[in-house]
Amino acid sequence: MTATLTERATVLEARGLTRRFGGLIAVNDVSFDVQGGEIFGLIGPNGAGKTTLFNLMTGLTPPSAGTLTYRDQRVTGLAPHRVAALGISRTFQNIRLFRALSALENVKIAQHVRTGAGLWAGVFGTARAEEARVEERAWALLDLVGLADRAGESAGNFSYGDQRRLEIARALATEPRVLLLDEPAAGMNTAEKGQLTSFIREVRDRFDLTVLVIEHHVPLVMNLCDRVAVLNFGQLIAVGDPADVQRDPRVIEAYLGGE
Ligand SMILES: Nc1ncnc2c1ncn2[C@@H]1O[C@H](COP(=O)(O)OP(=O)(O)OP(=O)(O)O)[C@@H](O)[C@H]1O
Repeated sequence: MTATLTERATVLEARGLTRRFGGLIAVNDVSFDVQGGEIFGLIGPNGAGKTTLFNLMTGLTPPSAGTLTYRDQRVTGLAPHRVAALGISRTFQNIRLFRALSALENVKIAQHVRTGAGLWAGVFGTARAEEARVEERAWALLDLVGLADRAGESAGNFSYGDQRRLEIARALATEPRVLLLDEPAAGMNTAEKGQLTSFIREVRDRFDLTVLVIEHHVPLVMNLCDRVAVLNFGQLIAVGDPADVQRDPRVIEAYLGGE
């Protein structure tokens, strides 16, 4: 992977991304590049601005200043569904599944972002051929995340770990090129965390994705990520190889001083 990384093109370019909430600067002049195929980690103490940065990157929160481009297309300024249609998909720190719907229905609805059939078509069904394709793909995605045998169960009944995996299946249903995972290990037990690294890599390889991941669980970040960026009080204080970043005095200070 590392050998090919240098040959890969930059797919995401963040330039001067800034977001103010009143007097607070949650994200402060953040610039970085992400290469195609990379697994790029985003870490930092609580309140450092990680989720706000993901929100800026996915159209949920407009930036106060700065731009994000994806393969030379401007992302900032687009509504979330337009960002998803460009091929940038995400999961949420606070899981956002349709809890009363089945796992299969959750994945099927998400696919209609991509097919352009709209939410109502997602709920009530579209032309039969398209519906068959959607159904087949939903099953394949549930199989990939290990939930095919529970496809008919309500999402709300699932354990945290299973809900996170279902969220990943749902994000993949939009056929993304870039996947943003907001704390995928949160609420997972030790065994599930152990499997997560190989699972994310498998997903990256199978779908030829670029992956950005916010994660508090440091061993997971260090094992998983090709590069890591560190935010502290909204500012990017380090970007690079996980081992180098972990040794960076500014990073050590941010964690020791912040917690
Ligand atoms: N909508 C909002 N209105 C006002 N302040 C906000 C809003 N969203 C985030 N903030 C503030 O911006 C700062 C960064 O928050 P953010 O959630 O992005 O941090 P984080 O690094 O994701 O934190 P955590 O690791 O705890 O999830 C915090 O001080 C937070 O209170």
